Amino acid sequence: MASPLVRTCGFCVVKLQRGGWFSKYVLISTNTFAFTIVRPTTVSPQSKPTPRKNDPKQRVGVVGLEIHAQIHSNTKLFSGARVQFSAPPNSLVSFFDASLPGTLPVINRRCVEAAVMTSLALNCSINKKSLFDRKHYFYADLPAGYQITQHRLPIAVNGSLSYSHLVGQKWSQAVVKTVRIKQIQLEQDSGKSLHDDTRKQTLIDLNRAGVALMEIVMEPDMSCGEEAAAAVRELQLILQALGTCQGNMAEGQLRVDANISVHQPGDPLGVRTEVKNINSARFLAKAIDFEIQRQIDVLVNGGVVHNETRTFDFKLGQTIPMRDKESLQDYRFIPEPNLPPLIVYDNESTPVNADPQQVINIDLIRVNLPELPSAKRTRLVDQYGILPEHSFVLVSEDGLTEYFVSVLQETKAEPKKVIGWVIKELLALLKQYNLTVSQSHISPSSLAELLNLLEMGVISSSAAKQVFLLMWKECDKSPQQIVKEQDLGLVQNEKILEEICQNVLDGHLEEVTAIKKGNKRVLNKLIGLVQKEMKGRADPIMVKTLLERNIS
Ligand SMILES: Nc1ncnc2c1ncn2[C@@H]1O[C@H](COP(=O)(O)OP(=O)(O)OP(=O)(O)O)[C@@H](O)[C@H]1O
Ligand SMILES: [Mg+2]
Ligand SMILES: [Mg+2]
Repeated sequence: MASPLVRTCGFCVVKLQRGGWFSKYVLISTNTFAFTIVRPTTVSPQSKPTPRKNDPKQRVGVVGLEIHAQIHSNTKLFSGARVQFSAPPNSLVSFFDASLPGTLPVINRRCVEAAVMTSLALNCSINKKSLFDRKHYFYADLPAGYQITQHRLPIAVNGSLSYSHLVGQKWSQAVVKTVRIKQIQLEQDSGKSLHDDTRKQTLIDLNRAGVALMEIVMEPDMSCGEEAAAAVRELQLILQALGTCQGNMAEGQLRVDANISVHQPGDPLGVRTEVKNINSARFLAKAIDFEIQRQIDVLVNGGVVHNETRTFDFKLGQTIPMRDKESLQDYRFIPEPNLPPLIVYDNESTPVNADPQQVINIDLIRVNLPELPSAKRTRLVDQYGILPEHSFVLVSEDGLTEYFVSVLQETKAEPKKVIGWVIKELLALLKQYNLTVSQSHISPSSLAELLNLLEMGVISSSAAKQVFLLMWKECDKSPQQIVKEQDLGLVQNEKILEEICQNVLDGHLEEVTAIKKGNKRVLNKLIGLVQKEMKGRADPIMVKTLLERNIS
């Protein structure tokens, strides 16, 4: 629905209650598409002092993540308004999203299914009965003054997420770690505040208000930025495989709040700070590592860590204080009176005459879960004999596994050879031109055809690389056509090759002596020189035989 509501919903001046929970913003006026707000500064309350520890070297970081994943759905959680990124401001706002009196929430079945599916993929127990609560904030981008969330009884609890974490540079040093998931709750997203610092105004866009979120709350099981980034990347792949969230962090579909503290192992956990709304895995790792070090430095210098909300300034590479953290009771949680308990069923509990369109069956969702990234990697390694690290690359790039399998179906080349071409040659070009797999200039069939020419000995491997680059540039030409036009076919003419080999040997007497003394590796250099002369087209086996024969 277009924005007439926003135009007519005339918020009036709200009186300040000093020191109360309403004192964050003062609403002073509205205009057609935007509410104008002045932001008073707030004063941080002091947290309890943290006891000073003697040995700073022993302090370690503790990290717990809260992840907000936007559910991939056509419409919002409780209204029929459409969900679309970067639509004109306030063009996707229903009466309910603007919180007009008399409007009521109606839960979106697709969003509940997505939450159940995600919870099952993350090994959670599903609560067959869950509840909705109002969590009160006073922010301009939350017109109702509260968010509908699941505070008392969330839809799922007690799950886990396993991810691989590289300890050193090598894949052989990768370790599998598991982080516990405390709960998953369904909740509404807020609108967006757009700050105009020159005019000291904040403009409000309610398109995002009411979009469905899954808040995935992890236990504080991680200890550094790289671990947290690896866990988020794995979660992103799981959500994308399920189709429950598109997981584009840059577009805010996956937003991470990092809770960070430091302590000495064995001691109780330290006071946490919360770095809000980080929208890239790289910045998440940087923000966490910065914050751990900052807290250690504070404690070493005799200071105290305050329980505060911070933000990551990626330009400075630092976390900076944002606003003080409200304590739990300040949210004034109350049960949402306009929504009944959310009930989901399993095979046993589904009522006999229930209309399948009216009930959500957990068991049915479980049997239809797609293959998850970890299972896919194991299958790729087992089925095609590729290296585990290659399976990670295949699964991490959207559509790359399917591309690889399509090439295999049309070529005689071994999977181990094909994977090299897909990962080294194709992926390098995709990255260079900033393209996705589906935008590749070379189709799986064309690559298969090229690899068949290589297998049949029609071209050498270095000529194949030249053909590959030409295929990328001239997408309409087949590999065979390019080989013919550019005369890149394998040269096996003994007379021509013999002459070039002899010229190379005559010009490299030192190398010849070294080979005669037993240094066989120098032969590769001479083979390379012949190939250079031949533009990579010479039959490598013939070149090797001819060089060896002429040396001895
Ligand atoms: N001492 C600690 N150090 C690091 N992380 C912690 C610590 N204690 C709790 N956490 C993490 O903080 C997060 C708390 O999230 P939770 O949603 O329960 O509450 P909240 O942050 O108070 O509320 P909100 O949803 O409003 O942000 C969890 O991810 C948990 O793992
Ligand atoms: Mg939370
Ligand atoms: Mg939090």
